[in-house]
Amino acid sequence: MAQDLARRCGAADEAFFREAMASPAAAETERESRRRLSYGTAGFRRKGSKLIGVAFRCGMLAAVRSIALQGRATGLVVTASHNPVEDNGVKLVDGDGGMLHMSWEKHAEAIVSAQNAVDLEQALLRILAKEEVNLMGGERAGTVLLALDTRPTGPRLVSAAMAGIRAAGAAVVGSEDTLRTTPQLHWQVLATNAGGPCEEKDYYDKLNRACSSLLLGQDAAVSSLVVDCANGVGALKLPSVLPAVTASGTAVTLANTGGGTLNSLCGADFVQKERRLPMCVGALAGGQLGASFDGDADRIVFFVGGSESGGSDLDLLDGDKILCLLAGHLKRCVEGLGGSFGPVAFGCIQTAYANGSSTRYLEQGLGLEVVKTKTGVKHLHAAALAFDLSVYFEANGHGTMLFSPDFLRRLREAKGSGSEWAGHLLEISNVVNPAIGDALSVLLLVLAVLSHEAGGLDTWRGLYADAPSRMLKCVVPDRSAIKTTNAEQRMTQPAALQAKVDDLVAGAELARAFVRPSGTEDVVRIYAEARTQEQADQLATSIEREVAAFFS
Ligand SMILES: CC(=O)N[C@H]1[C@@H](OP(=O)(O)O)O[C@H](CO)[C@@H](O)[C@@H]1O
Ligand SMILES: [Mg+2]
Repeated sequence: MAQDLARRCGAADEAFFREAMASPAAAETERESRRRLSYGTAGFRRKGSKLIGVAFRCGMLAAVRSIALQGRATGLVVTASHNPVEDNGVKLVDGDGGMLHMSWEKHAEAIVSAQNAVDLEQALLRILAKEEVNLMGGERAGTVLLALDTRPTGPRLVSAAMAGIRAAGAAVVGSEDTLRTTPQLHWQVLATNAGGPCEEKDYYDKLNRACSSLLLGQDAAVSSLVVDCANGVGALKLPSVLPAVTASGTAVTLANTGGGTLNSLCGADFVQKERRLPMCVGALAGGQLGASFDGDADRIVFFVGGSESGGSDLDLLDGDKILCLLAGHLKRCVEGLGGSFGPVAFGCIQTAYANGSSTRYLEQGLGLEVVKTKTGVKHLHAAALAFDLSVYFEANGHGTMLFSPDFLRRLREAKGSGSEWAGHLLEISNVVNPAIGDALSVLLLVLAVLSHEAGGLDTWRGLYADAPSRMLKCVVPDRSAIKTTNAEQRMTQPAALQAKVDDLVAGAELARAFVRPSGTEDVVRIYAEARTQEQADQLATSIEREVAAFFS
């Protein structure tokens, strides 16, 4: 019964906080700071040492979500992705392997901010009632899969999450040692609920099998590749998906495999935002391809360094360029299927941060449909589900492809009738992580697609020239004062600030700019594009001044 579940959780909560907090004063500070936490773009994030209570309560909620899904597994991952090593985070994975359903984010906030055991019991009862969770006749067992990245605060947070999951009566799969990339956990939740092979080894087998089939008989598109693993969990997992790549003739070297500090002067976020080569990759030979993961290996960007990078430190092949490469290849595959296959709804999904040149290339160069969503893969993924076939990427390298179940069925039929294109697309779908963006999967996809595309790396680099852009961040007293609309490209509040931005944009050539509150950091982000780098820089800086002045 709901009352029993809530009461049991309340009792466990009281015991947990009594033990976990060193003193009543520490407990009070912790409680107060949890009050203001929001679920954000990708879960709860803050200093790892301040997340114990959050991890415990999130464990409880992941269990309740699994119970509400009638026992389908959910997931909980302890990571702060690209953020500094002292940060950490707790993110929940829903029963379909995707991000926690948005309607449950408020529940997560209610559970985490409950001030004491009585509040927690009431919050739980409200959730169980609202979601019409039927516990009559005994609770349905729940299951929660756990994972963590390599942050030092991870194991303690996982222990706390385990206590929360067990308090709510669900089973735990995983432990303080279950180091996984974030996308591996998403995939494992999806695979567990699909009832098929779902172990870590099965993930590698699936990727390796499909990748080797795609590369069979192809000339390797690049002879050598350096992968910057951001000193994160990707370094531990990458070797398991490399057999097919190395067999095809690409030599892969791993850099930043854990000897240095996580995400410090390396990793996908650093490379994409700073446009600089990551640490330990400085000696890239001219024209050689590099790739960077972020700390939990759900993002990847590529780059070419050395003298061939066009005078700058590096030529960046970011999420937008990856999207354009993959979309172009998929378009050719769909054309290859021929008219008899029937119509295929094919869409590309981007956010406002997508470089304007990439959107123009997709729409005008390839003639594809582009949908813009709010920042955060949960929004891109949701939009992608509307198509038979879709590719979504954030500029920072987070993305994947989706094949609808019906499209996959049609492809299998066509393959049965001898269509090689259908067979090829099915192999691509097997390298894809259908749950979420995945650096390991995208690395294999890009290498496989490059080997099938005429011109390989050089043609990819030349698809379009990025419009000059600049991203800045600005600390303000209360970023929630900013409200946005139209895929976050305009502020509805404060209207006066949007008017200033409009004036500044009107004063620059070929310009575009927007301001939005970050969902993962206590900052406001400013993005500007213009005809020249100088103008983009100037525009971003002028907007930053206006934002700072507005809040001062
Ligand atoms: C501009 C930018 O890169 N924003 C990132 C960042 O979100 P913010 O809400 O901008 O802090 O972290 C998210 C989670 O990793 C990622 O999805 C998103 O793309
Ligand atoms: Mg990440």
